[in-house]
Amino acid sequence: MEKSKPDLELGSPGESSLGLLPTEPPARPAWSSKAQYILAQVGFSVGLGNVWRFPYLCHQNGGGAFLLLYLLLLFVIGIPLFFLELAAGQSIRQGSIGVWKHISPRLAGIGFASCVVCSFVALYYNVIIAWSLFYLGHSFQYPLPWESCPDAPNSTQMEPECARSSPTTYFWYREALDVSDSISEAGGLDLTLTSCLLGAWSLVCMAMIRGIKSSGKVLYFSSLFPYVVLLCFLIRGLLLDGAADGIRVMFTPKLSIWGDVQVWRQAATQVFFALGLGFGSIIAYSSYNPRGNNCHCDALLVAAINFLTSVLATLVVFAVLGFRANILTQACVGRNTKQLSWLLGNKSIPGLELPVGNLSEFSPSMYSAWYQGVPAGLGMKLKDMSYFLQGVEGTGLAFIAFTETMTLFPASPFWSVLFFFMLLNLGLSTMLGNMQGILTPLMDNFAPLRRRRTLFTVLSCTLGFLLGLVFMQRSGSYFVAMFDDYSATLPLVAVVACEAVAVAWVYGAERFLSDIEDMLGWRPWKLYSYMWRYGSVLAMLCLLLASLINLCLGHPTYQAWDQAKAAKTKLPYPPWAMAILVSLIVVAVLPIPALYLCQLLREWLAWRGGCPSLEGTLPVAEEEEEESPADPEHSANGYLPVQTDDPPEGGEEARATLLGGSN
Ligand SMILES: O=C(O)[C@@H]1CCCCN1
Ligand code: NA
Repeated sequence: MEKSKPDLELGSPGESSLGLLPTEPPARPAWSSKAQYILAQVGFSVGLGNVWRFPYLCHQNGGGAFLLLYLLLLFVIGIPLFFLELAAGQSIRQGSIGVWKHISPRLAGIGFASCVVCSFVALYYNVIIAWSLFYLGHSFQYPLPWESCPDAPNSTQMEPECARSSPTTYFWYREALDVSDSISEAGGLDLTLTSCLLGAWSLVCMAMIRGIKSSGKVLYFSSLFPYVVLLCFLIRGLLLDGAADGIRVMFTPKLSIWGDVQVWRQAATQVFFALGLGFGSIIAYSSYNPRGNNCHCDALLVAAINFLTSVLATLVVFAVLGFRANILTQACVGRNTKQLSWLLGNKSIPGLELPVGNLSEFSPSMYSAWYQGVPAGLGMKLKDMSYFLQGVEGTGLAFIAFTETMTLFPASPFWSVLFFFMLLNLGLSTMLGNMQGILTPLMDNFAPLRRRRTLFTVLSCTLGFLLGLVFMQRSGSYFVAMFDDYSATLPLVAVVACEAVAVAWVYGAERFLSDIEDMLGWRPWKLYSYMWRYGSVLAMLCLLLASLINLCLGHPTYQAWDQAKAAKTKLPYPPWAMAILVSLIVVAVLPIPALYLCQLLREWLAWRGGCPSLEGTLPVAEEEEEESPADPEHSANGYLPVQTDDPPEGGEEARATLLGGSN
């Protein structure tokens, strides 16, 4: 076997040995400052989910009451598990695969499952970045291309699909995606979008090329810029008519949701998704820390920043949507009064009189007041505000509702550029975390990859781009929705549940606390031990059950765009798509039981190892692919010949304590 060289190209020895124990090899790269590290964690965890999922979940599920529920779950499962991941990465100094393998070789599958989940998310996340690039590229013009409907070909009439929906809706579905009518119609690749995807992966690749040394620098900008934009939008939004109403409607608490299991499930899943628990990225990032770093403080800080960002984004989104609702209501009043004048001009309706005053200046509240005295059955009652605020999330929020509202701002291209540049940065910083969550564990575990870091990074990005082509078909956005709905929900819960059980019960919560005490010099609150052992584990199991039930009971559907009707329709997934959907979940979760059984088999064989007649007939070929040739567990089990020329990068001390009782 080739002797491995230390990775000198990453981090000078002086830097990486900063704060480390002298026994540790000086090879592992390190953050150049604490600020960089915190920005990386914040950049990863704060993402599109904070902007387009959290506000929606809040509004759909009881406003202020959901906020409280989310906070509760953040304290019960979010922070303890976040702290757990941070501490594990920092003390073991390995990516997710290495960490769980250290806790127990039987649990290596948790790390692989993390990598798979992370890859799925990375794949579709970069597609969203590509869409943002596309919109950013189209924002530098006045008027914006989604401000009005184009003419139909060979006619002076408006394009009918656009006339029936709206200019922004049309631009999204037809000009940007050129979406097909269902997931079954692939429709070929879209070249413009594909070049945007290529651009997105090139950005990621360039930022990742030198590992955390280069991505750390990008993150200074990428993690902070979204806050500048969110604040600009907040100020702009609060000055708009209707903003206050939007925010009031949003935060009005409906306490009844506390009784709904599905709301709890959604809140908890959002806690995981927002913090990035179970992705392996938190572990990867913290594995580049000096051992003495106060990771408890970090956990509280990053969780708090993440939560406050979600609240900030909610304020922005609902201020802007409130303004939009106001405009839509006003338009409704205009239409209704026009129709009323026409009605009364043709025949008189007993009991109905036109309101007094200038009809064109009628405000929604004046209209509603007048409507109280109108005989029933006219069907012209105004919808209240929450009707117009409903159901806007995900791409529908960013690329349709928000985009539409920005065209009404003075200097609309400026706001448009700001907004899509923010989306780009939000996504990019999260993507970098995702990539680190995939590359770090693989490189830590497989020595050959570690030796060709740069090549491996470039190849991974290329592979990511090639797989991403699936999303660049005309049916691609349906696949994005599928990945978003299924790949990072149930598997994530399963992974995190296993993590909690692994540390609390397999390794031992008290023992883990003692390791942290060794590391930090003080013992974290005993509360964490209870949380890990009972609170979080119990919550996780309930959650897992709720998610499973939800998955089995519901008939999975997706929102398709019907070109002829120019409207969204709900379609069931065809059987082959169901197969993909199920395999997304299975592939992500499978490594956990598979590698568990593998290791059991291996241990059993090692136990039988005294019997030489079995040698040579053992079915080990299949497993070898998963294990590094220099894997310490092999030698510990007396399995493969001991290879000491390539020490894994973990601290020997951590290895000694963490491996202790696992075999
Ligand atoms: O909320 C988000 O958008 C991200 C997704 C990836 C993990 C961290 N949070
Ligand atoms: Na981000």
